[in-house]
Amino acid sequence: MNITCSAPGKVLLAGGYIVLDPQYSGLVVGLDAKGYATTTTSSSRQGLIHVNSPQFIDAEWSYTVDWHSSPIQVFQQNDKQSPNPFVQLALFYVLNYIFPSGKQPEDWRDLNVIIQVDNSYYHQPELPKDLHSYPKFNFLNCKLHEVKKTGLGSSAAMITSFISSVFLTLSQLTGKDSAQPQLTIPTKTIIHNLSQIAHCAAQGKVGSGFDVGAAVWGSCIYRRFDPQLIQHLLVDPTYQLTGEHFSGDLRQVVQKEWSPVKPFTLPSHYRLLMGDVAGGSGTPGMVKKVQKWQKENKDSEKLFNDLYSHVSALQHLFMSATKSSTDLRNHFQSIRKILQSLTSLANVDIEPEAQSKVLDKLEAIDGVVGTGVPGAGGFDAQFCVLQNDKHQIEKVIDLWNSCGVTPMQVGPTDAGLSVVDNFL
Ligand SMILES: Nc1ncnc2c1ncn2[C@@H]1O[C@H](COP(=O)(O)OP(=O)(O)O)[C@@H](O)[C@H]1O
Ligand SMILES: C[C@@](O)(CCOP(=O)(O)OP(=O)(O)O)CC(=O)O
Repeated sequence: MNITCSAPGKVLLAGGYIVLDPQYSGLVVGLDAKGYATTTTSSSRQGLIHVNSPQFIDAEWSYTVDWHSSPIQVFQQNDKQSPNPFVQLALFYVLNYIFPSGKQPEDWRDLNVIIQVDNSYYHQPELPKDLHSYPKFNFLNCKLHEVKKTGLGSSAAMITSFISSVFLTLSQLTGKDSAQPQLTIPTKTIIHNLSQIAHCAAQGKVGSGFDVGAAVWGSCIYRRFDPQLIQHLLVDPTYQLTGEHFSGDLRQVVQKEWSPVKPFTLPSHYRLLMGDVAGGSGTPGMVKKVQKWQKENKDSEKLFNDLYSHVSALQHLFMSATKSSTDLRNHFQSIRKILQSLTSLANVDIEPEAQSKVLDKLEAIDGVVGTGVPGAGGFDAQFCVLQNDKHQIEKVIDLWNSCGVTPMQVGPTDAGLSVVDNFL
């Protein structure tokens, strides 16, 4: 038996920083660059799980499950292999959720999981002369920590598709789900919640979680869940946790609906283009500086409320039947202005001048309704929303090419987490 699940990448078009506060929401677009995980059961029953990410050198991890401890622990077998806390914690949470009794079930089978992600997540090496295109999952000829990312949310897409394919496989193995594997809304909610907890524990921080939100629900209006909900469940990646009540507590929290998202669709007469700036930015450092400024400055509340008034107006306009491009343009421009002020007030490069110069030129192109630096901003990327018109799209691409911004091969998707049939 094998089950493959896929999860999309993300871009936070509007709502960076404010989305960390559950009183505000952000406009998140799911991207068709996906992470895939395929779980296969083997005939052995030793409590072993082998995980492999074949696009990288030395990216194989073997784990043993210790059924005797409470909660169940997952140990990496080979100390020489560098740990992958994201994978190890994903296994820890999903096993403790599915097997609260902590006993190796009768019908247990050892698992093999293969992780693969679409090429747009990483800067690709130059195409060899004898090839016209990259293989679907290009081998990157480097170690995982050496790869240059494009900022589409690889860890969230990876952890969500991984948890989903292991979850569905174990549910079938143990007879909890005997039919074809299906991602119903309640199942997706459980997988979403497990993925948020595992992702936060692995990152060692609680971000807004919009990337995991997009990985499960696709494009959406995202509101952060109450971080207090999961605080007691976050465990140290290397030590994990002991405590007899852990699995019960985990199940209780994971089965709740935390903060429902609203589905979002980019209307088909608009097109979203993404440009890669290849500079790189450190989101956690930028968030810390903005939060410090926020705490020290009373005016910050007004700025955040102002920002949200435009973010929420955009959300409503996109979803209303009578959207006007002029109104959309005005709100996108106001968001840029506010982020430019935040850049200088908090002294954080959210919309750096070099980015502003290109964005101003983009805005001057006919048919462009909105531009900006997505998410935390900085030097990672640019987005451009415009009328879905071939000539206008060409103008944007030409401008980016002339400014050293690489147009990315990604587009929006409403579909979130999915089971992929006939993948292998
Ligand atoms: N393709 C992958 N295969 C296996 N593990 C991965 C993969 N992508 C991400 N990870 C795990 O997630 C961690 C963080 O990934 P990274 O791409 O840096 O995160 P982010 O999406 O937050 O930028 C990696 O160090 C690794 O442990
Ligand atoms: C600042 C933020 O609101 C948005 C950051 O968005 P990015 O898309 O920049 O995120 P990374 O992929 O982690 O770099 C922080 C958050 O919401 O967690």
